[in-house]
Amino acid sequence: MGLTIKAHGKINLTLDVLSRRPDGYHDVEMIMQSIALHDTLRIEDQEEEIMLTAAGQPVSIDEDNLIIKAARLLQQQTGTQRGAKIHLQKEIPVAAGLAGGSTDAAATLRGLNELWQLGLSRKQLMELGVRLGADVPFCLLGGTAIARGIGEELTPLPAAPNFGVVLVKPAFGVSTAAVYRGLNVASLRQHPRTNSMVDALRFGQLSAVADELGNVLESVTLGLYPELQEIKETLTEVGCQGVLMSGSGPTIFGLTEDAAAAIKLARQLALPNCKVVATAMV
Ligand SMILES: C[C@](O)(CO)[C@H](O)COP(=O)(O)OP(=O)(O)OC[C@H]1O[C@@H](n2ccc(N)nc2=O)[C@H](O)[C@@H]1O
Ligand SMILES: Nc1ncnc2c1ncn2[C@@H]1O[C@H](COP(=O)(O)OP(=O)(O)OP(=O)(O)O)[C@@H](O)[C@H]1O
Repeated sequence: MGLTIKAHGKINLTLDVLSRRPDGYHDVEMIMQSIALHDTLRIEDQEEEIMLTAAGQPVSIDEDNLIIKAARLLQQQTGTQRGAKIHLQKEIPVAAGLAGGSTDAAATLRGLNELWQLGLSRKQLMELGVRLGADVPFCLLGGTAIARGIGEELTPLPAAPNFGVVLVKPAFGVSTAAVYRGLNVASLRQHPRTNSMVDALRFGQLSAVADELGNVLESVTLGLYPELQEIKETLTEVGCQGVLMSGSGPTIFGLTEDAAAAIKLARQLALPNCKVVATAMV
């Protein structure tokens, strides 16, 4: 018996950091948005052992892969004797700010809960998921949502318009931990307006959504990699309406009216050493 599951990536339409917590994590307030770009997991039931293979974008398939960590966590927590053979088709760029690892972890929790007939609720899966990564609970929920706490306190929002999204991922990846470490919360002068973005999404006008985009981690990652500013300018020049870094970066995204416009604009981009993907909000 087996299952095939889509694991969608995300972008952050807003990302605000409120304070540093004693454990080193940060309290955030952000609007998360699923995108059509996804990895695919094929999961087959077997006795005890967890096995992982992968194709597509290169990614480690060792014990540090979040798919294996998620499966082992579920085994430990439920005491099941079941195992799984998992194949990952990796399409989401790695260490990109698109929650690639978190979404694979979320898909593994969902898939194995079903395949092993564990009967855990989504809330229970989210409580386990946050132990694997702050973005995992959102990846279990999907759609559009406000995330608070370290990212695990979620308020779902009405479905947002299916704006097109052009993603530009430079050849390098960034460490999320290093970006948060590089942020001086007290020195932040501007914060994204979460409520205004919620209104803009409800109103559904791209120009209003574009005006409210904001990510306080941009200053850190753009400071480390000034070439990201050039990518932002290029995306604006070809006609993307709103342009922002996703998560801790380095992926820059630009919004368009729809997926067809994103495909058209992506074709015009001549950005050496970058991966360009046209997708959409879902
Ligand atoms: C940047 C975002 O992707 C925006 O959605 C998330 O805030 C990060 O989510 P993530 O990669 O799933 O985060 P984790 O894997 O849990 O954490 C990686 C590292 O980022 C830092 N981190 C993460 C989330 C958070 N609210 N505060 C933090 O300071 C911590 O140093 C942590 O060690
Ligand atoms: N299944 C996986 N897919 C991608 N990366 C994984 C996976 N499992 C573990 N990793 C590791 O996680 C690290 C972060 O990669 P990931 O693609 O999740 O970053 P990200 O998109 O920046 O995440 P986020 O947006 O949640 O901060 C990488 O160093 C990668 O090796």
